[in-house]
Amino acid sequence: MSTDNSIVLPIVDLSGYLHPKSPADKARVIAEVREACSEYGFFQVKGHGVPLDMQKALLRSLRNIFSLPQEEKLKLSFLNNPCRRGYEASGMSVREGDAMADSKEAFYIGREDPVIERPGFYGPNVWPDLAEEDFHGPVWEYYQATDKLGKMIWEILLQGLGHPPSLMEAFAKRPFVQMKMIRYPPASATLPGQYGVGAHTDFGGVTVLLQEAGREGLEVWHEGRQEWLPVPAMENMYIINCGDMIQNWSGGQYKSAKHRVINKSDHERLSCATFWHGDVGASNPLNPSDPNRETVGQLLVKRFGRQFSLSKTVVEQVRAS
Ligand SMILES: O=C(O)CCC(=O)C(=O)O
Ligand SMILES: [Fe+2]
Repeated sequence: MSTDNSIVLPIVDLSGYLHPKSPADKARVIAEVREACSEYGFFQVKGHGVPLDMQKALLRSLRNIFSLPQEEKLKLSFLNNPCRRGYEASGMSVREGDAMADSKEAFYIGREDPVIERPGFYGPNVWPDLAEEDFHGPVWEYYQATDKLGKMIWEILLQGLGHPPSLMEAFAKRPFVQMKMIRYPPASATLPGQYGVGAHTDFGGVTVLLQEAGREGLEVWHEGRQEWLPVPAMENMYIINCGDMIQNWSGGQYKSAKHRVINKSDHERLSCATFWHGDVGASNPLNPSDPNRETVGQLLVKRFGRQFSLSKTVVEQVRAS
C-alpha cells in the first residue's frame, strides 16, 4: 500500500451551473461531477450558493445544543422518536464488525411534517429549549439551503447519465431529507481504537457535508489505490458524496465510497451532513427503464436495520431514563 496520499478530491465550481454564462458552463459542471463520482464517489464544491454566514450560524447552533447538560439532551433522544429525530449520545452507534461504538454525538432533524406518515419517514421534528436565534432559526434556514443544494446535485447527476432534469419533479415531490449535526470529541476523550464514525458507506442518495474549517478527520477509501485519502476541511467548501442507492441505481457508474472519521486533534470537531434521498414513494430516476421498481422508502428500510445497530446497553439505559 502506498503511503503517498497526496491526491486531493476534485473541486467543482457550481457557479457555472447556478449562473451559467453559456450552455457550455452547465455542461462542464455536469461532466466534472460525473467524472468525480465515477472515480471517487466524492468531490468538493465551491460556488454552491450557501452563504458563509449561514454556515457559521449553523456551527454556532451546534455548539449551543451540544453544550446543553447531558440530561437535557437525553430528553430529546432519537430512540424515543418514531421518525428518528433528536439526540444521539456518544457510544450509541455500532456497525457490524466494529469493535467499538462511534465516539460522535449527533442531533437529527428532517422535513417538518405535522403528522407521522409512511412509518417514521415523515413527521414533526423535536427542538431543544433554546432561543429561536440560538438554534431553531439558523438550523432551519440552513436545512432549507442544503435541501436546495442536494436537489441541485441530483439534477446534475441525472443529466450526467443523459436524463432530463424534469425527472426531478416526481423524484422531489416530497423529498425525504435528513440532516445530522455532529460533534466529535477531542482525541483525549476518545478510547484507543475508537473511531469518530467507523468505516461505512452512506446508504441513500446525495450527502452534502459541511466540515468545520481546519478541523480535519474525514478519510475516503480509494479502491484503486487501496488507501485512505484524508479530506481537507476548507472554509466555504462542501464535500458531496453518493450513497449506495445511487451506486445501485446508476449501475455502478457513480460510486458510493467507504469513509470514516478519526479526530486526531485535541479539540472537538463539528460537522453537518444533509442526506438528500428523494420522495419515499419514488423509484430509480437514474435509469427510468430499470425493471426494479423498488422505492426510496423500501431501500432505506432495508438498509437502516443492517448498517446502524444501537448498542443494547445504551438502548436500555436511555429507555429507562
Ligand atoms: O463528519 C463527517 O465528516 C462525516 C460524517 C459521515 O460520514 C456520516 O455521518 O455519514
Ligand atoms: Fe457517511
